[in-house]
Amino acid sequence: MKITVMGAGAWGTALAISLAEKHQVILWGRDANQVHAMQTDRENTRYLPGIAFPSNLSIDESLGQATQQSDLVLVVTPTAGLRPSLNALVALQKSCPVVWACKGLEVGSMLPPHAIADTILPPSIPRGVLSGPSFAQEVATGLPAALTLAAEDAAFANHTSSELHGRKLRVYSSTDVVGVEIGGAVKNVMAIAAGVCDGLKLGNNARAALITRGLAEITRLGAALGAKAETFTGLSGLGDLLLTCTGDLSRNRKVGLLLAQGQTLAEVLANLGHVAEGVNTAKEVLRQANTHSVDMPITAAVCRLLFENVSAAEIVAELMEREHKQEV
Ligand SMILES: NC(=O)C1=CN([C@@H]2O[C@H](COP(=O)(O)OP(=O)(O)OC[C@H]3O[C@@H](n4cnc5c(N)ncnc54)[C@H](O)[C@@H]3O)[C@@H](O)[C@H]2O)C=CC1
Ligand SMILES: O=C(CO)COP(=O)(O)O
Repeated sequence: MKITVMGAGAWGTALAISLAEKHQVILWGRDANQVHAMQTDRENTRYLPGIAFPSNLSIDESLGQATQQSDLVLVVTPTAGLRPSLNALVALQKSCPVVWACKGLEVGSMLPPHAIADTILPPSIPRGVLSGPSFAQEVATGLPAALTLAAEDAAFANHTSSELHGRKLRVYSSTDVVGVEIGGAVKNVMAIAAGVCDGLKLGNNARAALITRGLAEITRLGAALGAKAETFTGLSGLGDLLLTCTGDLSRNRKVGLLLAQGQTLAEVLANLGHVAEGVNTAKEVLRQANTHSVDMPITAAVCRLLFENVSAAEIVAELMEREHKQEV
């Protein structure tokens, strides 16, 4: 298969390296200087330093050239880059299948990725989402990982997941696009909360409670949006939630840790060097929750911490003082 990866950040580069084991892969980046540096250095020194590119991975700054005769385009930008990326593909009159790997809701529209794609791509273009527990650094160095590829068209999901499936990266298929996207988007908000919990040294019990109640929030929102409940105990749900809430490679968890240590959001973001999707997505998740009358107290607390100047200690106190209730 010839695969074009759009987006040369940590995850686009890691997927390109991993998939090049089995496929011809072209990595496209929007920054010409970065593309030239990657062509010379044969590594992505900005986003994934120290990991050499395999020989059948090429890098291109021209999207037209990078997508010529592609069998599949993977869009691996932050959620904010999905709309412009899809518009660029449509402008080039590309008709090959498109799969995105962004984990968030669009700022302003509250839309999950598939709904953005549906406003842009012609209906004839097969499409899907790739998500699951997968730190870029680990995938790029060939450590084992498992992902889910979801598409409404089950045949497309089965075929594409089996093509991407490899010895190191297992790719399962699903038809629950909404569930897979909501799991991937909201776990980032929960990871900020888990970072706060650990930054304040609240202990293992508190973090386990947070993850469990976070999963309940994610599942409630997903159900209201039409997802299947069982998707949230799968790779793109509990799997990614556990990874991101507990793994120190998570950028979202790091945001929470640093806020709990007293840094301002502006300071944290200025030094992060990567996107932390939970920061942009938190408000949109809360708006979706309010639209569908879904109770999401942890998400609401994260929004107050990020945007209302309420301290980490105060939001924890607020959560602990909520009224007594039944678990389910
Ligand atoms: N890093 C990871 O371990 C994983 C990240 N993801 C998701 O993948 C997405 C991308 O994340 P990362 O690569 O880690 O981010 P990153 O911060 O490492 O890099 C972002 C890249 O996207 C590019 N970009 C931003 N807007 C763009 C646009 N409009 N057009 C083209 N390129 C654009 C930037 O130039 C940069 O190269 C996010 O939604 C993230 O949640 C998913 C799984 C794992
Ligand atoms: O989505 C991820 C792992 O599956 C990466 O999480 P962070 O964006 O928090 O680093």
